[in-house]
Amino acid sequence: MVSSSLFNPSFSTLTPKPTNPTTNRKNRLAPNVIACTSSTYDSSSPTTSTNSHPPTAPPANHSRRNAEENIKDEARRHRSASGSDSRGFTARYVPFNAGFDSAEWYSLDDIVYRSRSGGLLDVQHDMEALSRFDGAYWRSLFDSRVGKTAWPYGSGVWSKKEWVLPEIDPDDIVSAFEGNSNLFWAERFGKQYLSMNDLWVKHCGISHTGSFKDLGMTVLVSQVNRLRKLNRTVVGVGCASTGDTSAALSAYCAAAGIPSIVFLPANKISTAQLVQPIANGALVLSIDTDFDGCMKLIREITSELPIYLANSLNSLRLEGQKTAAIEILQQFDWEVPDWVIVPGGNLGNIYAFYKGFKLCRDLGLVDRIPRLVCAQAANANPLYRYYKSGWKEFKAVTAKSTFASAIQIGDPVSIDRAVFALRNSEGIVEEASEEELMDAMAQADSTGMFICPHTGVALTALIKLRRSGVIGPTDRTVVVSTAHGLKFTQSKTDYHSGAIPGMGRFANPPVTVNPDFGSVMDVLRGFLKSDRLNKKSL
Ligand SMILES: Cc1ncc(COP(=O)(O)O)c(C=O)c1O
Ligand SMILES: N[C@@H](CCOP(=O)(O)O)C(=O)O
Repeated sequence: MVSSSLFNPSFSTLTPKPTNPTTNRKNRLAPNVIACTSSTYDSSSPTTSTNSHPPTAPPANHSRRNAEENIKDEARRHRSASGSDSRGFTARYVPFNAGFDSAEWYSLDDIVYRSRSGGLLDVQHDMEALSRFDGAYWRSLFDSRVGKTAWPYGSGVWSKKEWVLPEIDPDDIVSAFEGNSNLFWAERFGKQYLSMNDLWVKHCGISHTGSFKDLGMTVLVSQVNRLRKLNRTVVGVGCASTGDTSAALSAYCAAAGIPSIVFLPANKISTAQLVQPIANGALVLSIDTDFDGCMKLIREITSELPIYLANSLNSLRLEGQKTAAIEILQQFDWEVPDWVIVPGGNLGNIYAFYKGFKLCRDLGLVDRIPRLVCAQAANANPLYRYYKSGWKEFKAVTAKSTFASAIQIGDPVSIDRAVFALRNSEGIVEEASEEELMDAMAQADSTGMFICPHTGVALTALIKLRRSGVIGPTDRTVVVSTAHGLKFTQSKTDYHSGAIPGMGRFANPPVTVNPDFGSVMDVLRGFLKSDRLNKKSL
């Protein structure tokens, strides 16, 4: 038997709130007594008390699960032993910018993507219930779940289940244990190119399907799984995509045995991205239009057929994506970075980051939020133009072709969410030309990364803001890397081989050499005399 203390929540040992948030890295307080006994397992059935106990260490030796039991069975057994479900925490759809108590609201089991007035929706949590627990409690609970395989908390998303979909039965969750992506200290890139010493890259693309979309898709597909078990008519799940949403949707649907349908703009996504839904068995429609055209079509189709919409217009997705922000704070031991830079396209993610940071501040895990920067490709820059107009006039654009193909979007569905996030975080919008984003990608790769062009867009924003002095040399800055570089090898190959006219400042083409000793020696002698060898180490 597994020791019950590992599984049973110890809500009875809560301290009264509030405690001091320990979040300003320049002025960090000594960690105060952790207010609860960490439990990896279900944290539901809270009962508040004013007793304060020091944390107890988890038992050193756990007995193994018995052979017939899988991790879901194990989690179920412990839930039934502790009698716990998700009592107390709840969430609902409300019109964007309305509170939990809004007169217009919908259950998360409703199939609804727009408010009555046609505006965006948002998932709102019952903050009163969540704030019965103080920041120290939540920090401790989330920290206790990292690096484990307990279902479903082994996922970086579901380790924050109470803040995501509190009421879903863990048995309905479809998860690849996504999240928990590495936060890379970009030491050499920071020093060499930016004179920065505290630059970090959050590698959200080092993930199950190679992009941050997994974080949102686990939530959306889990909810669809639940709806289908409730006998709701959902015959499949559909999305329009520039490549990453479709990859994530098809993988999670395939894992759950749910049909998926993806609308892709013909010849506008990378081969690696195209093959993902094909391999995962989705119905792939290659449509002779751009992403905005596909988006329009999928909205029409999903209002006509019982196909569930998986784009970020569906606010469920953002509940998963916001956990990347919480994870960044957690990885910094709940210290708040100064800046977070996110590449933007359909603009759900910038709002998801804002939401995650704000929730941490509102619930007392930290005492402030970082300044957000949204970075766009100059060829697809409606947000940038809007920002530059002083938020006066939004005009959709026809997005031009860009190497950052996943953000080739001219009419972003989450424009209002993005503006809200930026206005409330002293945010900035920057843009990157094709040459700038490709050069930034090559520079980053030359320091040991292997990033996607969209991360090149975000790095360009950083380079510009450093140059203008807006971001200082010691500012703790996080660049969000949104997809894996291996999905974009064609553009890297073209850059390095000189196939892109007018580009290649940092190209490193392979040297073709005859297969004999003399020829190889000639090349190496030249190399040994070159500047490349005299580059300083760190
Ligand atoms: C790799 C990549 N980066 C950035 C983005 C932008 O995210 P969002 O559409 O949420 O702004 C997307 C998708 O749009 C993407 O696929
Ligand atoms: N880059 C996205 C575009 C669609 O964004 P979504 O977040 O609204 O699904 C993609 O990969 O398809």
